[in-house]
Order: sequence, then structure tokens, then C-alpha cells
Amino acid sequence: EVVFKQGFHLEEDVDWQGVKLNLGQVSGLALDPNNNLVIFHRGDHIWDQNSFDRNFVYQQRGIGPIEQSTILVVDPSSSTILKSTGRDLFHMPHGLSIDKDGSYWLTDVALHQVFKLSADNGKSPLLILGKPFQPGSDRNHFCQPTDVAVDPITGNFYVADGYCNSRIIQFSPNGMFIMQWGAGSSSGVAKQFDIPHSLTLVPELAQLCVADRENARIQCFSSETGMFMKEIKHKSFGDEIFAISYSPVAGGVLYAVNGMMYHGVSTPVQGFVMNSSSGEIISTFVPVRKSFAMPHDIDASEDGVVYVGDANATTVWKFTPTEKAEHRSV
Ligand SMILES: O=C(N[C@@H](O)C(=O)O)c1ccccc1
Repeated sequence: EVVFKQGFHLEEDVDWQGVKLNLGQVSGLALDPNNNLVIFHRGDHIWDQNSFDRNFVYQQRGIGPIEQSTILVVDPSSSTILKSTGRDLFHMPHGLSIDKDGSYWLTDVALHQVFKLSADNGKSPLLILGKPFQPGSDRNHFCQPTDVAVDPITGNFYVADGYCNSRIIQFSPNGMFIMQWGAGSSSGVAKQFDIPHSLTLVPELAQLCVADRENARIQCFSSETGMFMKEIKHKSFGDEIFAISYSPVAGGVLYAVNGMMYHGVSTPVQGFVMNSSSGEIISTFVPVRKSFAMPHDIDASEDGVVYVGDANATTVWKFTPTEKAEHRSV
């Protein structure tokens, strides 16, 4: 039977000129309190198989930090670059989140560090956690941390740590370790996460959701206790889920992007719009101009506009919601 659904349909804004911005690998993007798009990219640095040794130590330290501006503030409509900063600070950018006060929270997988920068980030970082270039798994070290999420109510922040630690750490607003979960224990117990790659908070439910990348699943936890609450997984995710973002629009939606298949399963690389409580897929989307190569981060504004940044296509796309009847045969 064919069911007509008034779907939450996203289409690329093909007039938006931001796809032509000259970017390096786009690793993170976020919207600031003025609804400007902030892009975190790698300039001329590229993460490839030679970037790290088998102990996750960065190998290109000698070429120094990225000299280009790694942080671009872009007008959401004209895509004019309003501000460009973040020079000579980062070696391998990864995650970017912006808290309700407009402060930037960034991770660098080469430095194995987490940075808090003020919005004008002209001054030196407000907070730096982790030891530069030193991977580790205790309370003072990260191992390729991937993302940060900041609780708008408590000010506590969460770090997805990361490619080589597979844990989530909760910190107090001033960076004191509170608790962690998901760490794969050295006794070989199966790790709960296989690259916690992206975080998003669902304040309404006091939950923190994690893109558990190589498990191609989303897991949500109590943001207070770390207790597992629910999992969202679909065959159409394929082999990897790279990024997620929650938005309160339409009763609560979860956006996600998946990764290139590598087990030969022919699942397309695409964006997903899901009902955040049921996990049901409402719609999927892909760009018109160019195509997704490694969509690496996703964020949505209050009016349902969605941005996707791609680390291999070195591009950011803008998608706008269109009220469109979708029909599904069920
Ligand atoms: O995952 C990888 N990269 C992306 O996540 C990223 O660029 O953040 C990667 C893995 C192995 C070798 C090279 C790159």
C-alpha cells in the first residue's frame, strides 16, 4: 500500500555559493549564535595513511602547524567569509562545536588535544586539555579526540575520545574530569564503541548521542549518568556513520551522514533525517552539485537549514527543507 507522507525533505540550495569556497579537508562545521556557519578545515594538511605511526603518534610534526586560517566564519546566505582565524595553532583539525555563549570547542587529532576558544578567538585559548602530540588514555591524555558537545544547562562538556580510546569523557565547565564510559578495557573485553566520531546533545531528553562510526550505529546515553538509553541502526547506514546532529524542529529530528561502503555493500553515501525519538528515517538527501565523498560533519539551524562538510570533497553544501509529499510503499 502506498502511504503519502508529508516528509521532511531536504534539497541542496544550488544557488548557495559556499560550495565554491577554497577549502582544505573539511573536518568540522557548526552554527554560531548569530546563525553564521563556522567551518573548521585542514588547509594544506591532509590526513592519509602516513600521518600517524602505529602508536598514533603524528608523523608530520616537523612541518609545523597549518599556516592558513583553519576557522572560517561564513555568512549563511551570501557565503561571504566574515572572519578567518585559527592560523598557526592546529596540525590536524577534527571536531568543532559552538556552545550557547558562542565559544568554540575544537579537537586536533595530531595534538591529541581539546581547545576552547573565545568567539573572537583573538586571544589565546581559554582552555586546552591533553598533552601536545602525546596520545594516552588516562585522565590527562586523549588519543585522537574527535568531537565535543557542551551541555547548555549544566555547562558540563563531553569529549568523544576518539579513534584510539573509544570512550566518552564528561568534564566540568572548567575542565575537571567527572566520569567516562565506553572505554575498551585492556583485558580485551569487546570495546563498546568503534570510533566514537561525533556527538550531539538532546537537551529535551537529557541525552547525549554518539555516532559509533565503524559500528555504523547511533547510541544515546543519559547525559547525567552515561547509562545506555537507546540505539538507532539502519541497513541503509551501510558500514559507517560519520556525524550526527540533533535539532528540536518538527518535534525533534536527528540528522546524520554515513560513510563510503568498504565491505563492498552498495549502500549509497547520503544524509539522513530521522525522528529523534523513534529513530525512524523520515527522508534522505544527497547534493546536486558535486557528490558526497567523505561527508564528515553535519549541523542544522533552528529553521531546518542543514550544512554538510566533506573531508575528501573539500566542500560544504547547504540544504533547505521543502514541504514535499513523499510517498512510500510499505
Ligand atoms: O578516518 C580517517 N580519516 C577521517 O576520519 C578524517 O580525515 O578525519 C583515516 C583513516 C585512516 C587513514 C587516513 C584517514
